Amino acid sequence: MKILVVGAGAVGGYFGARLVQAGRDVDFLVRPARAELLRDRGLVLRGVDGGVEEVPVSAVTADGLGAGYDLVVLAVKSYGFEAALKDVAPAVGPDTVVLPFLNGMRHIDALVERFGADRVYGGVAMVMTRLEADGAIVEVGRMGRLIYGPLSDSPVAAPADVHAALDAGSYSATLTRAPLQELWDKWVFLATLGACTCLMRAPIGAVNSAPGGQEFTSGMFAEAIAVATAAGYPPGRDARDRADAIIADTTATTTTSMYWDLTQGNPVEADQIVGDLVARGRELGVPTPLFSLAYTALSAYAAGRA
Ligand SMILES: NC(=O)C1=CN([C@@H]2O[C@H](COP(=O)(O)OP(=O)(O)OC[C@H]3O[C@@H](n4cnc5c(N)ncnc54)[C@H](OP(=O)(O)O)[C@@H]3O)[C@@H](O)[C@H]2O)C=CC1
Ligand SMILES: CC(C)(CO)C(=O)C(=O)O
Repeated sequence: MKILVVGAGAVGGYFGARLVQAGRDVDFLVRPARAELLRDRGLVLRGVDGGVEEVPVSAVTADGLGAGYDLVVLAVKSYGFEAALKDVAPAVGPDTVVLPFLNGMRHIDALVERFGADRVYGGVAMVMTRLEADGAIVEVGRMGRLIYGPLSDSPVAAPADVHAALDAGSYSATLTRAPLQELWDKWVFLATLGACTCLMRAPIGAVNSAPGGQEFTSGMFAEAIAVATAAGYPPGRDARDRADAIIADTTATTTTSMYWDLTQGNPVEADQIVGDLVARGRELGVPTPLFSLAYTALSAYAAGRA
């Protein structure tokens, strides 16, 4: 399978490099500044144990992008999604699978509308990586997992073939029949963790050990779970156990990519990760006062940087 990874950042760069190392045929669609860095040094990965890897990669920019890809992996931030969709258009043929790894859900509707459900897979990435100012991708915690599956019963490419391409051996790769449930489970988890840590400006263990902290985290999970349930995707036992474990943890230094962006002064994915949950709650008649507060805070931050 010929693979195009769109965005060589924390997620696309990390998993894309692993695919290259496993011998897959991978190009990266990047913007000019990133292309120059990649041509100079390749993808630079700094591991959680301090080890550095330089992985030579093939980088293309939008003006030189052609057809012929079997699988397009989207790994851009939500605020870059619309532009990336335009840039990637020449690479998506009638039999090309489009697999996004963005957090949240809104991009799924946009992809189905643009390409039709048969070409779209749902994808969840679990990884703790950050794109640093020097272009290196730094692993800040051990967690490498991809979960993906077709959205329709008649996908343009056999799930087994997509799985064979993505199962690079160096991270956990799971083919699922229920990608939308996986996306909702991840959203409940990530939106809660992201909103709690961003609003409180602290890792989740510090939030939970502050006065009223566990009640706050628990209240946020309850809101997210209520929205997911009303939307028809109630979290299963594993997802609920994971939520309970997070609420109980008073020592974890875990944060999220949104917290990283906030504390670095970068744009944040507030609309996609938090605002969309509030909007869906409103449509479904589920009150989300804590998420609404977080959304106001994150929107004020975004307005302050504009
Ligand atoms: N980081 C993490 O730990 C995790 C993140 N996620 C989710 O994955 C998604 C991607 O996040 P992440 O990898 O962290 O983001 P990053 O900002 O690290 O990387 C995104 C990359 O996309 C590139 N990009 C944006 N637009 C285009 C375009 N039109 N063409 C080519 N490249 C483009 C950016 O390029 P440039 O360098 O030129 O700006 C950047 O390098 C988000 O939705 C995030 O929530 C999911 C799981 C974990
Ligand atoms: C779940 C987590 C924290 C790592 O995959 C994440 O998705 C993020 O930081 O955006």
